[in-house]
Amino acid sequence: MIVVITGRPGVGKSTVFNRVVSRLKDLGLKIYGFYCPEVREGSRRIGFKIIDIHTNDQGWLAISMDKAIQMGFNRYSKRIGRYFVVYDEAKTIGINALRRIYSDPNGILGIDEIGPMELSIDELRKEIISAIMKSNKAILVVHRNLSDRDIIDIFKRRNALFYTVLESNREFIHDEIVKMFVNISTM
Ligand SMILES: Nc1ncnc2c1ncn2[C@@H]1O[C@H](COP(=O)(O)OP(=O)(O)OP(=O)(O)O)[C@@H](O)[C@H]1O
Repeated sequence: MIVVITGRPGVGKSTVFNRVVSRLKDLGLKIYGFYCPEVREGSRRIGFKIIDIHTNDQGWLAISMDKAIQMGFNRYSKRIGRYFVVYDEAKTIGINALRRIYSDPNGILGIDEIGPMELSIDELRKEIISAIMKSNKAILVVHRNLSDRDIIDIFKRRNALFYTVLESNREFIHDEIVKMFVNISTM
């Protein structure tokens, strides 16, 4: 079962993802993958981290251009909007986090999010695709404008269940998703 969470920017997708992951962990289920929270300095967003859900290992996914210059950062490469992607760091954390799923057939793959920054790292993109293809259960947050044909095709082949987060359902949509994972995990 593949669950895909989508919705407009800022509507609460990550909040839903975090609620589901935390409830499933409380119930004793294992989640493997990564999430990418924004990092703020005051009101300014200076970048995004990439964090391994299972181990909490973390590194930079991307750093804003002004912050990168200020930090003398030299590990960044591609530019996405006003951010530099921190290629090697994000690749290592992301790939290691995803590969953990292969050692636990009952594990649930969790990724927040599959977006332009994550997909700009070619090796990480490939690992995301194999992890989705090989895992029995997954909860994935995707950018509303996801256009990656390979990923869209896997969603179609695996009959992914799409949940669109809206202001009107964001307080309870996680309950429904948790119930589905619990049902298939106890079958
Ligand atoms: N159920 C909710 N009720 C009230 N505020 C919420 C709710 N869910 C999220 N928010 C607030 O909305 C903001 C964005 O939430 P969140 O990061 O979960 O959204 P997102 O859709 O993942 O955003 P992005 O598109 O930037 O990844 C946060 O400040 C969060 O506290």
